[in-house]
Amino acid sequence: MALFCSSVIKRALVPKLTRKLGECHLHTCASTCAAAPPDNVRYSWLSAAGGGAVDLTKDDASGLAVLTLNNPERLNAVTGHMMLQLGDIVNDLKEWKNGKALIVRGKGRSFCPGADLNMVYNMLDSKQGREMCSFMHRTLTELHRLPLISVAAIDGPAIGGGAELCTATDFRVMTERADIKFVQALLGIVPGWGGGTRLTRLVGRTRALDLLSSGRTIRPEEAVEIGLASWIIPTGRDVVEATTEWLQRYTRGRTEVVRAVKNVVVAGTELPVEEALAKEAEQFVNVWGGPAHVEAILKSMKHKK
Ligand SMILES: CC[C@@H](C(=O)O)C(=O)SCCNC(=O)CCNC(=O)[C@H](O)C(C)(C)COP(=O)(O)OP(=O)(O)OC[C@H]1O[C@@H](n2cnc3c(N)ncnc32)[C@H](O)[C@@H]1OP(=O)(O)O
Repeated sequence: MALFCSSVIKRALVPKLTRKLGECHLHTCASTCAAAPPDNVRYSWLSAAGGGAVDLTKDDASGLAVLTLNNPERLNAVTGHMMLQLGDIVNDLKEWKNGKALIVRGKGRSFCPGADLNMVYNMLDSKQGREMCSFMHRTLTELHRLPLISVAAIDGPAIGGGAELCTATDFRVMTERADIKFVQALLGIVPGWGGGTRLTRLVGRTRALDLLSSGRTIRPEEAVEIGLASWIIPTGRDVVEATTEWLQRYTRGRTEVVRAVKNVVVAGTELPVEEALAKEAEQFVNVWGGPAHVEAILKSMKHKK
């Protein structure tokens, strides 16, 4: 169904936007909300927008966690309650020392169609817009920085905030029925969850401008071609199982090595060069002479003359 024909837009957003035209300051928050709030700010008003859940399973033996957006009646739209849960889960994953990898997925036929528009309808003032934006910036930035190799397994639409969420993982894999759409400009806003910045770094300035300004649909083939997605999951495969198998090329090694590699890449993309180099050296020292290193060196003994 075309975006602007969707029942949810007709029912909720259009009347509200018409009524509040000129009052909505969500789009002006970009410069101020970039500063993350202190760690302990949870914006408890978000919990009033209930419904849905974010589920997490962690397997210590394999080091794989699976995060599931679980609000299938609304195609996994993210309620305020789910935002708070997501924040808690990211904090939990930060402390998970046995972790190597994370799959982010949606339950059922959708990845995520963004924020719950019923909630958006009730929070069109600039203070709430800024706080929600700020909370989600921090949560998704921290998700992006986790020392885990993360992948969004997209099986259905990833729209608006859902498109932003899938840029917060290291990789994206898509089924044939998946698509990604940055519809924010069509809704009179810009990305509010950090996805504009991440998309620009992923696909470059010209492509990001094209995708963000037009709000057009990105099909899996194009997503792979422009480097937004890494793989198209063959039709008929179980999505989590196929994604888990795909991830193994990155997670075969020991936990501390997998995590160190991710830390080096996060530093390399986010820190000034001198700090990134220092961080890389720190990670190197942490794994040098460790079990994985010793084992690999012993295996290469035949090269020693
Ligand atoms: C600040 C956050 C902001 C951002 O940064 O981008 C946002 O995320 S705003 C949200 C942007 N998202 C959208 O505009 C997507 C809206 N949804 C759709 O366009 C369509 O639902 C769809 C995703 C293309 C799927 O269409 P279709 O397959 O035809 O299903 P339905 O439209 O019938 O949806 C089924 C069911 O789900 C409800 N739904 C869908 N999306 C949302 C949503 N974002 N919030 C709340 N509810 C949503 C929809 O209303 C239907 O419910 P029922 O009518 O009760 O069955």
